[in-house]
Amino acid sequence: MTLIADVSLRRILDSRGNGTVEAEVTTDNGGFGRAAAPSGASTGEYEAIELEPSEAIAKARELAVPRLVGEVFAGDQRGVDQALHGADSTDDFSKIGANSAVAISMAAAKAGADTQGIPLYQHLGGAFRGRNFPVPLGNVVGGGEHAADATHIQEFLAAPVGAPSVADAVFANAAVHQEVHDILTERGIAAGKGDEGAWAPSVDDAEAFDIVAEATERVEDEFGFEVRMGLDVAGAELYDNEDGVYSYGDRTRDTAEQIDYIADLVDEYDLVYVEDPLDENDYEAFADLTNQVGEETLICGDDLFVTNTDRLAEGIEQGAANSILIKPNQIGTLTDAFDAIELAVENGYAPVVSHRSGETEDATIAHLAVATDAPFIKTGAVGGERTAKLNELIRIEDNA
Ligand SMILES: C=C(OP(=O)(O)O)C(=O)O
Ligand SMILES: [Mg+2]
Repeated sequence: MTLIADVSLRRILDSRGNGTVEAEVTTDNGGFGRAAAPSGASTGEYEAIELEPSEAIAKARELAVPRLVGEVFAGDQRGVDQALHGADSTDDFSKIGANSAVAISMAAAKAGADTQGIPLYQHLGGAFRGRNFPVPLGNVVGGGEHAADATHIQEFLAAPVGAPSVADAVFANAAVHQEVHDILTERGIAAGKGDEGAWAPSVDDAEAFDIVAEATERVEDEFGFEVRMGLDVAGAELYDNEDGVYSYGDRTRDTAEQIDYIADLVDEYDLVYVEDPLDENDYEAFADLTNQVGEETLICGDDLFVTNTDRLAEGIEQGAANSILIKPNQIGTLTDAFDAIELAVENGYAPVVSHRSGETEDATIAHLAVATDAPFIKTGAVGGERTAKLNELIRIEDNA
């Protein structure tokens, strides 16, 4: 049986050098799963609460572990996640920490899969899962909260929508990342990397568009399939609540100007994906933009929806977007993430499964994306904690 026999928790390192929570779940028949919580830097105001890792671990040991061990089956994901909610008793995991919750939730799923001797995507997706693989969105240039003195827009993404396979797409994104470096070198611009491994040059956003457009064109020619461009604007980080404007260094844009600016960018650069173009509280402005360009591109809510079905339902009601970013740690459990995906798909919203800027080698999101037939996954282009997910996708494609 998959009855949970033990849950152990420890503090491990994440990619930014901060501590995070790792969970290990074992079952009474020897099943084992290990998972770790990621962590955001440009976090949404309405995300579930991440506690300091040692505190999250202490609270989860006290409140959650007794409700799981000998009580719940690891193969019963809703049962596991209900026990976590019951142990926490708040609506934002502020008692045991969303970091403990998500690590336990994902580790239990892996233990459930292990017990059955099947891969995680198969356990989560079941026999009737779709047959598609997600297109990886690769962050190749970035700034915002992820790098100082770089672009105002947080992420310039390569989107190899024409790739015949996941493996081709992954290598195309890595090639765009390399081409960006070559172009920067040709232009005499030095650049380090931001939190997600994207180049973080000290250039204005207009030059970043120019560089990424050229890099994607070169890779399109080399690989022979379509490579488009996407963005994570992280609009809430640019928005000044007091003045009601979006701040790009010396230049500001009011909401109407921001909508026009993004609509123009969609046309000019043929953007396939635009995440958080506007502030996380402005459903109305999101709806205006989606009305204008929603036929041509995905308008995705990250900080807007925070993987939360209540916020997504409000967005659906208002026509605020046509896509939702899915980050399990924003909501605390895999069940909540699945429910958000289900609601999204029922309403024609594309679910895009995503990493966080602070990551570990945990590759659960690769399985989640395949299990749920998500059309896109956002998980960087290079760097060990990013390639952990990308290489897992390649392995899944090989074996599925
Ligand atoms: C991945 C992102 O960054 P963070 O994890 O810092 O929220 C994002 O904003 O989509
Ligand atoms: Mg985002």
